Amino acid sequence: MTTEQYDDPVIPKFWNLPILRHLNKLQDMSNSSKGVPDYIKTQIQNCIDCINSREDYCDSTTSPSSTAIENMITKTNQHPWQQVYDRGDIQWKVGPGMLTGQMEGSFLKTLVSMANARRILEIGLFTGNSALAMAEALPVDGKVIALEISGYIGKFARQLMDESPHGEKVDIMIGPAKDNMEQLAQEGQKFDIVFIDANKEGYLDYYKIVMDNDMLTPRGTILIDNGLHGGMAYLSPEQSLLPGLEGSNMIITNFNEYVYNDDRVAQVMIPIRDGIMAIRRKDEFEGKL
Ligand SMILES: C[S@@+](CC[C@H](N)C(=O)[O-])C[C@H]1O[C@@H](n2cnc3c(N)ncnc32)[C@H](O)[C@@H]1O
Repeated sequence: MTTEQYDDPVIPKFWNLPILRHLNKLQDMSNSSKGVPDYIKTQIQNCIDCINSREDYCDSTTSPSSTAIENMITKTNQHPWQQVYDRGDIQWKVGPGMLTGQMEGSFLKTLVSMANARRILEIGLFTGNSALAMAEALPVDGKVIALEISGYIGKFARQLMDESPHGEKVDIMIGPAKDNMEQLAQEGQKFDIVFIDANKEGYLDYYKIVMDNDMLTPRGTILIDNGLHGGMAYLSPEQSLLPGLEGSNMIITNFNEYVYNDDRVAQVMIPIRDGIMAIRRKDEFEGKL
């Protein structure tokens, strides 16, 4: 998503659900049109409530985030990101909407513990929600290497990590992810999980670096965040109703297609939040190893 949206107060909590954007629009239209019967308005509200309640229920039945992650989310929410941008400390607008959140964070944590992962590569740290969630499920000698382009954000995240009991498992590398990944590949580093959650136009490069340099351990998994891209992966710009993203809607669609056609792998799109694609080596997926 473009960065403007993270600060936009009209973006609903579940911005990633296009059906909700359409229903909100329908509600506005019905409220501003003459003669729409109340039972139609009630039914539109029922639809909106059903969607919100489903998401809220999933959150409420998921284990709560740790105190350290709550602290991280609170401090991220309180930080004056607009001022930071206006001062020029960061070159693009960011905001709390970038955080993974409780349900996806818990899902990542579950995958880390299921895989008995020890080494994780995260591409796109922001203030560290997903990095810390995954670190919490690692053994004491486990590591998350987290890549972040912004020195300002990296420093902010480091402070939050240092306040957390599991933060020492997170190493932060500042700079363009591609450069740092190439360095890690040259060093022969391998990872049980690679979580890609940075600039969408970089996804294909990041995926290729991991696959072409054999950076996954045996039974390793690549996880792709925003695999549905707010609906743009499968809708036209007009249908997606996501303001500010016109013209960029094919980025993730093309990426998903590339992975689908890559004979080396098998994958599944999991419709949690904005979609997580889990990619495995095909031999392992089919039980041949
Ligand atoms: C969606 S946020 C990551 C959210 C984080 N994974 C979480 O769950 O809390 C994306 C982050 O990637 C960073 N980023 C964008 N382009 C990058 C690049 N080329 N290299 C490294 N990081 C980049 C942004 O500064 C931003 O902090």
